Amino acid sequence: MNFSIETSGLSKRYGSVRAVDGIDLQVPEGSVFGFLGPNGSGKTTTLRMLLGLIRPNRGRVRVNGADLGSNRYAALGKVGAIVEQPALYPTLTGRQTLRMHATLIGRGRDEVEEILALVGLTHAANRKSKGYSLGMRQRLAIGRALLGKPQLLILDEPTNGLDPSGIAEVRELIKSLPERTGTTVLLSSHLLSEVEQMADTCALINKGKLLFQGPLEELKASAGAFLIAEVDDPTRAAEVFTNSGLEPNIRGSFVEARCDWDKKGRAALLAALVGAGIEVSYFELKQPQLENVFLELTKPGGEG
Ligand SMILES: Nc1ncnc2c1ncn2[C@@H]1O[C@H](COP(=O)(O)OP(=O)(O)OP(=O)(O)O)[C@@H](O)[C@H]1O
Repeated sequence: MNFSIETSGLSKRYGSVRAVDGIDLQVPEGSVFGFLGPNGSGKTTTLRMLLGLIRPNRGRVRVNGADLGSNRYAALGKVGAIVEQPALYPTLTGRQTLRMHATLIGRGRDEVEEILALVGLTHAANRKSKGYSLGMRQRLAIGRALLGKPQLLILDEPTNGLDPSGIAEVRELIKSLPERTGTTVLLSSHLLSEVEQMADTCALINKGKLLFQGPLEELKASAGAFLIAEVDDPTRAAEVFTNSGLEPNIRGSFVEARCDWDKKGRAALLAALVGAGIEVSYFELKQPQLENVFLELTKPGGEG
């Protein structure tokens, strides 16, 4: 497998604070990679080191196959990023914004039109960005970062502060990028629920240390999803759960159990409950929250 980003032992201290502490990150080419961690865990510091904005105290970074320390131009030549709040000129139109940046980096007007279409702003290209919704502004900022056709796009909390429709727009755009443009996307977030809607692979960082790296499904499985049913006869329902191989707990009218089954398995359990004459008023697979994942990974005997 080829990696867009590879770090080894990457570390950064601020005084006595180990902001990033020996991170070995591997971001597969062509992935949408979620970099997860609570506030203050070291995400931004890591992203800034990947972009050469701050120097690590220790460790190495390879970006797009080139060593950042010794071959900065090759490493960062095909990288787009938004790590600070994207500053847009409010009085420029979307098209003018992109054209100005294209001129600065030596790209043509055709590419500006391509990007406008890619980020879904062709229809609004002649409107000033101050009249854009937050989601449109973020898409314009992403469009600007995509000028120059980067192989890698790095986004720090790209949906933070957006309203629900803005979040949905930006999410769809990010998800579509590897297939439409071949760009690998690394995005940071403190929300597992957000990352799971965009990313296929992820890393989890806490207090500067990497707790997990790999397929998102694996991370979720390590915390365990919960199947919850509300029923008229919890005792009998619990028997059905047990007979199906689960280990249920009863809480009032709810029966719940850890469960990593796919849709088919869950449908079979529901059918078994109904078949046993049990009235089911609620049936849901509750996905783990980031907090639970942390608890699971940091508990004694866990991976952390
Ligand atoms: N310039 C700095 N000087 C001193 N300490 C810093 C500096 N930048 C970050 N830190 C500290 O390093 C740690 C990691 O911060 P960082 O901003 O990387 O976390 P983060 O995961 O991006 O959090 P957030 O989502 O809140 O930005 C924190 O304890 C923070 O206070």
